[in-house]
Amino acid sequence: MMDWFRGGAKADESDASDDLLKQGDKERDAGDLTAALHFYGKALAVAGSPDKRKAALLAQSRTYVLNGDLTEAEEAATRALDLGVCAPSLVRRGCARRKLGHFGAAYEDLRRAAQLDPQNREARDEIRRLHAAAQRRQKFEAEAQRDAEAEQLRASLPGDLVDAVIASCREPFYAEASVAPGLGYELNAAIARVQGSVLAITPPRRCPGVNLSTTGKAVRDGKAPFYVDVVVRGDRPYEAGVWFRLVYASREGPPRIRQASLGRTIVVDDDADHHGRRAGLQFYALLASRSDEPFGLEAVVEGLRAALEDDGSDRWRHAASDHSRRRRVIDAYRNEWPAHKIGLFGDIDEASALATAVSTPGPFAPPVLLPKSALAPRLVEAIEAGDLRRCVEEVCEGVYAFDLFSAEFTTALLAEVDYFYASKLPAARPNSMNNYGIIVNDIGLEPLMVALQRLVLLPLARELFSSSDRGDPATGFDSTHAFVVKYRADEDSHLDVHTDDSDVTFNVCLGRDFEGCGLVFCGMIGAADHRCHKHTYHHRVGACVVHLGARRHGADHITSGERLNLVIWNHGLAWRESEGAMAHQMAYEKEGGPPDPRCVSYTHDRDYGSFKPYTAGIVDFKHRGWCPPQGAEYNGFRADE
Ligand SMILES: O=C(O)CCC(=O)C(=O)O
Ligand SMILES: [Fe+2]
Repeated sequence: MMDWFRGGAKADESDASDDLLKQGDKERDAGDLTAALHFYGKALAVAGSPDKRKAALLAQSRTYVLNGDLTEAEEAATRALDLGVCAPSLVRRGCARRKLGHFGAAYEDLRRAAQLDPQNREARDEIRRLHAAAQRRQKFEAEAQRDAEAEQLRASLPGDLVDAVIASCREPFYAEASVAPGLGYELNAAIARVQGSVLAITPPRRCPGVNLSTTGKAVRDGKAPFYVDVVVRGDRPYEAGVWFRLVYASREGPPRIRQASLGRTIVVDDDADHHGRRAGLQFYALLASRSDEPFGLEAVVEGLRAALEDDGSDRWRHAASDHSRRRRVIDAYRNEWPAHKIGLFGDIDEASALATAVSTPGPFAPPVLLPKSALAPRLVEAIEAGDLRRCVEEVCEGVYAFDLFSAEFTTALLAEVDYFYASKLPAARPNSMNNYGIIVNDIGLEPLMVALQRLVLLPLARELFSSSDRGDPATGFDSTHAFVVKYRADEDSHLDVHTDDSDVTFNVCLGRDFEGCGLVFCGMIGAADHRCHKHTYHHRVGACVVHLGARRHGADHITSGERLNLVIWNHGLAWRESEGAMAHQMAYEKEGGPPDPRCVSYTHDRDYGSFKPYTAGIVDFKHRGWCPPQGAEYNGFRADE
């Protein structure tokens, strides 16, 4: 039988190399790789044309891989490529490079192979193996890094304290714990002592929920440990403060520490989940090096301050680079674009805004950041009546809508966004599928979003997404990521269906006139019906739709006009780190039947082409999908050819 990689040799006259190749194949199939290589070498020596030489080289390359001689395998494939670039040669070299651990170079080869020959199954299989290997390596490296940091810690701390630190870094952030008697009193006393040195610090409060070790579920619990929120100021770019949350079950700690403000700092573990941002062992090591009682509240607050003060290291600058970029943009925007200082935002004093947002006692005492006049009258009424549910309408199972902002505030917010666009300052894009959106932290609106989350979004989410059998997705929110999305026929015209890296998503329409661009809702990630259509929601200016991030959704093509929405992602670590939240990501149920074409995704799905055409702008995504994972396909599933 002809091997797939001999295709090019067909046109040639047969010569002595053909027989030698066949003999080599026979030896290879019989398991004698040395003999196979011997015959392939001879075939190469007598091959009468470039194609025949290539066939011999590819046979060599493949056999070298089987033999574990990976450098030789790569070299043989490179020589084959020198005779002419083709998909099989790229696949052989990509395979050798993957096994050598050169993942970037392997990916380049395999991607080119798939582009040259989209039918090449081996290229696709290799890409899948490459992804899996890269993930394994990342995990292994992260473990090795943590072990090294733990060793470092052992040099300066007694063993039992090191074990406690490691546990506090690895256990769920809001893990249940027995709380020391009198802890609230002790924390209050420590808070009084550090008050003057920070922008804001809250009294100790019970964590809104805990992550139960018995069931792995996040649940609301009145007996939870205490948390303290603190906004710490540092050197530029941290002069407006960074918000941290400290969770204590005993006076001397170690506490669990989380950076609630977006962006990296030296405090955050380099491998931490982007929306988790927990302190890493290296920060606990810093604490241990500074004090004899390193984990008490005062020492931790001092340590946070020290971490945000420029220590002159490259590592500090590297960790701060994200904030520096944002700081430069906000400063330029505020100072060079006074026109944006319209009523609502002109009065916000940045130096105190985040502190105000974090520490104003709720619920529903709208601080200066979020005056009553910003909210829709029906929402205000519902808040005042203590019955939030009454202003919310159920759009379909698990999706709700309500009026969030007043008409004036919606107009002001849109004007703010327009001013920012007019400034032409660079904005970080909210995600890779979005070329025209802006992250609203970049225009200085983080404090407003924090206030909104505390005063409106969390209480509402708690009403709507009460306990499921997996736990409670709205146990508590402790960080937000908000951005504006923008659609126009000549810019981003739609958003492919996806799930959000958000626990609960609020999405409010700011304007303008538009047609089309409905928001398509499908099932929950991992469920048998995750690609079944549930509802298409039509946005209305000022109205907000709310859903779990784990629900598949996407925006239809816009047919005319322009649509701008403010999307607010809300994160709560109790839920995020619970087994309940992760369960659906690990095990997909088998799909009950073929998907609805409205719910297929060209960026995620392996069978998009069976339901919709890969048009010019999206054809590059073909064969890159992973969904549904193997084993979860409906009967009759066919991956794209
Ligand atoms: O355009 C919309 O309404 C949806 C936006 C969205 O889902 C997202 O940005 O994650
Ligand atoms: Fe989304």
